[in-house]
Amino acid sequence: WSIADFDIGKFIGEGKFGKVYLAREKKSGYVVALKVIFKAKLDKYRSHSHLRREIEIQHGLNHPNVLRLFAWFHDETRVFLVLEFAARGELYKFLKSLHHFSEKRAATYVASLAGALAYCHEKHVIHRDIKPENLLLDIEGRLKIADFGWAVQSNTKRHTMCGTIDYLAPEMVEKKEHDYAVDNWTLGILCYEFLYGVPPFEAEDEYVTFRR
Ligand SMILES: CC(C)CCNC(=O)Cn1cc(-c2ccc3c(-c4nc5ccccc5[nH]4)n[nH]c3c2)cn1
Repeated sequence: WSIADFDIGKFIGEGKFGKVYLAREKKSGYVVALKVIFKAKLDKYRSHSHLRREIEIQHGLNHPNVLRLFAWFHDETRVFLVLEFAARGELYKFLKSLHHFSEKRAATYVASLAGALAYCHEKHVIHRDIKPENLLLDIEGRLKIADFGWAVQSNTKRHTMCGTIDYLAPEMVEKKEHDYAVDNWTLGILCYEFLYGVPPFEAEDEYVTFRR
């Protein structure tokens, strides 16, 4: 593939390493989310191996509730990721617009997440950074786990501190060994947030959240 195979549409999002655009593959007319990452930025953050790991992880995953990475390619200055387009955008914005979800809707999303996490864990992939901003909704309203920015291929214990404070499992807060169970903790936090509109340990001060 090359960038010449795609018509680039509107800007739809921005991550640490790059911008995401709506795009259409010219021959098939298939609509995708095209993520453009500048190699200079990868050099600056020395993240080439991180990106390679993410690509290997996500390209190996194929589940209805995990956002697909269809392909990737690069030119002299950029790496391009051809990602599944989720037409209804961020679940987070949907949650904020409704303040909280009904029990039925929350249960549907938790069931989808549980299935996706069980699938990832069977393949020894721990996501470690599941939060509403990383959850997208496709045209049918189906939940898709998107960012694998912190995922690791691991069936051993991990020590790296990562993830957003509100969704962090205690063993990660205390920098103890952690394994796939950290994603299950996050599922409980998200279930609470889907039903109440805010995560259970949210506080003005991050230290208070740590204590709670
Ligand atoms: C290195 C690689 C394997 C990691 C793969 N994962 C990512 O790059 C994580 N990522 C996904 C995205 C992303 C962001 C937004 C969208 C969207 C989307 N659809 C929208 C509809 C309305 C408003 C905003 C929307 N964003 N669809 N697919 C996306 C995909 C950005 N980063």
